[in-house]
Amino acid sequence: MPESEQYSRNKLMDFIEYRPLDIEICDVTLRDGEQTPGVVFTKEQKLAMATELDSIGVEVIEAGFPVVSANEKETVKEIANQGFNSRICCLSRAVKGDVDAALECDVDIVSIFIAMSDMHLKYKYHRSLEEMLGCAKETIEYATDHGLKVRFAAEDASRTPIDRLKQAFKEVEKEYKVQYVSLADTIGILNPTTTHYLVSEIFKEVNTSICIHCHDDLGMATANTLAAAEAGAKQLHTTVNAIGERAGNASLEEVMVALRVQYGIDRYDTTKLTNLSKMVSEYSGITPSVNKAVVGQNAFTHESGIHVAAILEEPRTYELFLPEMVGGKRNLVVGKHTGTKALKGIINSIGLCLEREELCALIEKVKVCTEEKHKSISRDQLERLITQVRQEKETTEKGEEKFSI
Ligand SMILES: CC(=O)SCCNC(=O)CCNC(=O)[C@H](O)C(C)(C)COP(=O)(O)OP(=O)(O)OC[C@H]1O[C@@H](n2cnc3c(N)ncnc32)[C@H](O)[C@@H]1OP(=O)(O)O
Ligand SMILES: O=C(O)CCC(=O)C(=O)O
Repeated sequence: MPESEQYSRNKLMDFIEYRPLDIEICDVTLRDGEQTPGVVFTKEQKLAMATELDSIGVEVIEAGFPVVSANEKETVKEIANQGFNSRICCLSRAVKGDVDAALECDVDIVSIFIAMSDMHLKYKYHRSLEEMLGCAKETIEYATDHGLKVRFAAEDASRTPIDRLKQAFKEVEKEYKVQYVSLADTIGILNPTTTHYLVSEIFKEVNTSICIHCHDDLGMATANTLAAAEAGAKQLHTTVNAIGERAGNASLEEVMVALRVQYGIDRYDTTKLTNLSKMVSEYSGITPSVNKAVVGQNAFTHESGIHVAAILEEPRTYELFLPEMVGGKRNLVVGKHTGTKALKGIINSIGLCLEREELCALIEKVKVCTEEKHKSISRDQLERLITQVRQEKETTEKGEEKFSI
């Protein structure tokens, strides 16, 4: 099937003014994703996930925070030495020891972060803005002098005065060669409008590529990430299954599919997303909710009669994109909301055929059964109900014959 027929393009985008997207993805599953309480990935698991991310075409993989442990450092180093097309990045505080750990790992990029919000300066660092910015500059200089590419990340940027961010970014880009400046919505306070405003303001004054790192505390991380891209952000941070601190991060699968459907960016191999999601569920012990976009169990599951009847003719009537596009599978369920056309289609698909009258009797039974049991019907139950309908039909027919003799 031609690629353009795998999804419905959002044609309303043609009426919207936005900056043409010039983006790359930095997936942070191995770092922020692992900060999900209770999650610990093994080296082998991180290598397997990085291999998948690389094969999907993710441009940057944030492999970890080397100073966290000896094993973490070893893992980041091993990932950095795999020869992936993806560039490998790691996290570092504004502390020389953290940069030394990054240097030992052979990463391409080190992300040096400080928070500059009053909240973090007062309660976390107990230090002034000048002191923290001084530490950041010293650390950036140390990293660049040692040949590392640098991302200067503003943690809690969404609660930092914009003028303070502009000033800090401008000073840093004037004094050192940094590859990126990063805006983190650390506590997930932004919405798409304010994200767009924040990124646009920084974009106007700063020449360095901008990264956006969104958290999902208000369920807006994906939307905010896309709003940032429309405002000029280059690097979009994501995690698989949206795992990460608290409510998690912007979801890789949502951002990637939205990039295709809304903006026509189709260079990523989205067919691997479902497998990657399963891998991350297994390794993290966290299964996405059934109604999670793209990879949830219900993302391509349909029960309602009107929907299924149309889907049997053309799936795009009720699917924004086909399951094949993300390596998923369609699932048609028989339940309380099933209609005759749907039931006939489902029964035919399992190689059975019922007459109209039998179908009507079956649908009655399906409705009674699902309302009694408060759940849909399994394949075995359906076959049992079909047998019952047939037996009842035979009995009636025999009765009618007797009566007529
Ligand atoms: C928004 C984010 O996601 S930030 C990343 C969060 N990730 C993690 O915390 C990873 C797991 N953390 C750890 O394993 C540990 O906390 C470590 C190894 C990083 C540090 O451990 P410790 O040395 O025991 O320090 P501890 O965690 O108690 O405190 C953090 C210290 O780092 C300092 N710090 C925090 N962020 C920064 C920063 N960006 N730049 C410089 N110093 C920082 C704090 O002020 C504090 O300093 P203090 O000890 O002088 O008070
Ligand atoms: O901006 C970044 O690159 C990282 C910061 C981060 O993880 C956060 O603030 O949540």
